[in-house]
Amino acid sequence: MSDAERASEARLRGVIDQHPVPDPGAAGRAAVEARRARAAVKRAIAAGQRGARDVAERAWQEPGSPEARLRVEEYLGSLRSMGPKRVEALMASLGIARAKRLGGLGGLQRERVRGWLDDVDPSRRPRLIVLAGPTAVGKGTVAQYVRDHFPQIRQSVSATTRSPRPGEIDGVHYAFVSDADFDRMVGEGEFLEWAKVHNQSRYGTPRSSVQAALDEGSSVLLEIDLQGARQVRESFPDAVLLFLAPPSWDELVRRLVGRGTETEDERTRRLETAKVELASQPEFDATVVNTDIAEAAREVVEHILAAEADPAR
Ligand SMILES: Nc1nc2c(ncn2[C@@H]2O[C@H](COP(=O)(O)OP(=O)(O)O)[C@@H](O)[C@H]2O)c(=O)[nH]1
Ligand SMILES: Nc1ncnc2c1ncn2[C@@H]1O[C@H](COP(=O)(O)OP(=O)(O)O)[C@@H](O)[C@H]1O
Repeated sequence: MSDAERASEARLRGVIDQHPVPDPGAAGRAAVEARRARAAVKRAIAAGQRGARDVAERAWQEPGSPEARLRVEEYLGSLRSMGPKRVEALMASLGIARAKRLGGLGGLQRERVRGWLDDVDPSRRPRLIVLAGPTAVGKGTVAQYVRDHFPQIRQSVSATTRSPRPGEIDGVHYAFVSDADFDRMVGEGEFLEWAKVHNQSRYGTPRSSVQAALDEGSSVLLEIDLQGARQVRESFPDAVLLFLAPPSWDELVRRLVGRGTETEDERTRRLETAKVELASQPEFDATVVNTDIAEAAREVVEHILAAEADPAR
């Protein structure tokens, strides 16, 4: 290679280094991933697993989310009974351009969309739902299934004075607080309800986050004990109380033992409470038998949807 050729090659390499070729695969993969996430949102709306209002509010809270990147046209088109003609007419009447994404709507357009949602479905209103039942019947398991598969139904994070179990995260499973903190929260009226459970630790539902979710139009599911359920009935007469029952007493005992989180003494105490709790079933609006987790969760959600659509209760 001559000097001139070497110099030319070095120059060329310099040019290449300054202009690295972008990895077309990475950009393409990200786009495919984003499209998949938007398609999943549309499918969830169409299947009734996510509410129209919840998707819009999420888009406006989280600008980078799949909800925010969803075109308004696609969003409206995934709602039941909204064909392309109706979508086009509605967008024109709301003053929204065809290419707009949900996250890109201005304040006025957001208010118009909210107003339209109120109009099309004025009878559907958010409800407070209580899921109670005896120890180890599977309340936590069913509530977790609902969280994973029906995210439009909110759940509140309770405060408790009990210590975290391995794997439990503060602020996710519970807000773990001291006795003094709990006393202060009770004193300041921060709880919608609270109770001492199994004669041991105190548990309470925070009033403010539940109210905020209801104000945003989402129903809220409370997984609480019988004493809490009774307090909710007193202060929210139109709350819906669901009782989760075991397929049999023997199966309840099996689940409690199988979970393996209690000592023998503690189990005996919980089973005593369980007898009292089982006897309270007639106080509830409906019973869901937890034989199969997914089936029980679906029944819980059906009760919630029916209650949202029933303005008379
Ligand atoms: N009243 C009331 N009970 C609660 C609350 N949070 C949880 N619980 C109940 O407290 C009980 C004990 O819960 P936990 O310590 O998680 O143990 P678990 O029995 O394994 O679910 C369960 O019956 C829950 O339903 C709350 O905010 N208020
Ligand atoms: N439908 C079900 N079939 C079999 N086991 C179940 C079912 N639901 C829950 N369980 C199991 O029963 C135990 C108690 O469930 P958990 O959700 O902790 O009850 P709770 O919150 O009512 O005290 C757990 O080990 C859980 O995995």
